[in-house]
Amino acid sequence: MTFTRSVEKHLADILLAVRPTAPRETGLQETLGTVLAEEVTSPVALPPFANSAMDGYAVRARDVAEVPVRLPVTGDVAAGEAGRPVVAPGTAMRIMTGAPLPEGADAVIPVEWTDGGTEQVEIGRSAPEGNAIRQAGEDVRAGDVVLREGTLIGPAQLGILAGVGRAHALVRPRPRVVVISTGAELAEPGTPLAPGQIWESNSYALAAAVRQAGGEGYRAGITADDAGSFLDQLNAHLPGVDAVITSGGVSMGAYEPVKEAFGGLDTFRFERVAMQPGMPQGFGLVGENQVPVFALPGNPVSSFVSFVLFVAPALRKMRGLTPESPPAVRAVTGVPLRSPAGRRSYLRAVLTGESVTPVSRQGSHQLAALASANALIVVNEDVTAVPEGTEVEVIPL
Ligand SMILES: Nc1nc2c(c(=O)[nH]1)N[C@H]1C(S)=C(S)[C@@H](COP(=O)(O)OP(=O)(O)OC[C@H]3O[C@@H](n4cnc5c(N)ncnc54)[C@H](O)[C@@H]3O)O[C@H]1N2
Ligand code: MOO
Repeated sequence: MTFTRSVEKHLADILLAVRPTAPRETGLQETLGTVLAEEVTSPVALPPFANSAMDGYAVRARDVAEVPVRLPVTGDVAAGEAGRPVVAPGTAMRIMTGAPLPEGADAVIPVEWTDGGTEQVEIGRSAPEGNAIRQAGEDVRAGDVVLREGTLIGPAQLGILAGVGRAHALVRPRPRVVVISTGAELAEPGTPLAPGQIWESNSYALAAAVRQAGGEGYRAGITADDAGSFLDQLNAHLPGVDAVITSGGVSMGAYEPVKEAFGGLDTFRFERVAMQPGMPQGFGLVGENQVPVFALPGNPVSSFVSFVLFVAPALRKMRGLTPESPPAVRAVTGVPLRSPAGRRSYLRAVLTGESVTPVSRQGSHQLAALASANALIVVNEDVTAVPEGTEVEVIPL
């Protein structure tokens, strides 16, 4: 069998063609999972003012040098206090965590070290200057960079955006990806199967994979096996998306709508990639906006593995991240492995700690077997047999 591309070459072609999404000013909550397209600095110091780290009493440290000592309590300072209260020598103020440190005070005595008095307080332990005080600028100085361009926004990064007062940030939005399934045999889950039909699963799995990979994945539904209906469906979605995934219609049959639709474009290529599953692949740029289209094979396991190897790294690049291949680990195979000559195998497998075992059903149509796996064992194209006990490369799913 002849192949027109290695896995690496096909991925390299794809990565060369896809571009990061254009930066957009985005509301804070929607930035989760996006990548910053600006450097974020803090307009103020954080904390902006010296404040108490504990509930207790603001004092002058020298007034509590000798203990036990009893001090008059001249008032309370709560968090949010806008005035500038003063702790006079020989007095104390009750203070809450986060409340601004009153003038004159240079230490906070935790309430646990006192009798908790409100008129007077008996303090049983002394404390050095600065005790339980959070100084202004201890976290961030005014003008400091808190997040660099290219940072992936997770919960903590979203938190510091809010913490420096941002209601918006300039980010690369999640790539919007529509998934179109072709096949006259496909029926919607939830509807009865007519003779010759199967329930459509690829677009569900692929749209979910897009969402898990940080994109906005959605289904266009099922298209019949003719190039005209497929192109109508595609053209309806092209203006609103950053990429398209199609499933099916790329091999050697009499009805291959995707191949037929794109076969004549010089911006589109169909390849026989030296891999198993997922050999027939198409990729190209389509339409006025040259939208990347991933034409994946229809077999459910093949389309899923194709997503992991080709679409996921491309989505990383589109999000503004480094487009690395799926991270791999090493594990020892519990059984001998076989692999077709010339094709790199991605065997569905169960990885448990340092050992890995392929699941028993390895057909490209055996989706239940894929669903029972948590990893892919990679067997290179120049290897046809791997003895039991050999260390192999494994891609956790
Ligand atoms: N003569 C040859 N036949 C085939 C070759 C080949 O080289 N020569 N390649 C085989 C390989 S490998 C694959 S993979 C498939 C790829 O076929 P297509 O991409 O054209 O996909 P279809 O023919 O439409 O479907 C294949 C298979 O998958 C099922 N399917 C398709 N879409 C869905 C879906 N959305 N949900 C669930 N199942 C789906 C479909 O019913 C078929 O059984 O071609 C081989 N043939
Ligand atoms: O290479 Mo096809 O992708 O499974 O069996």
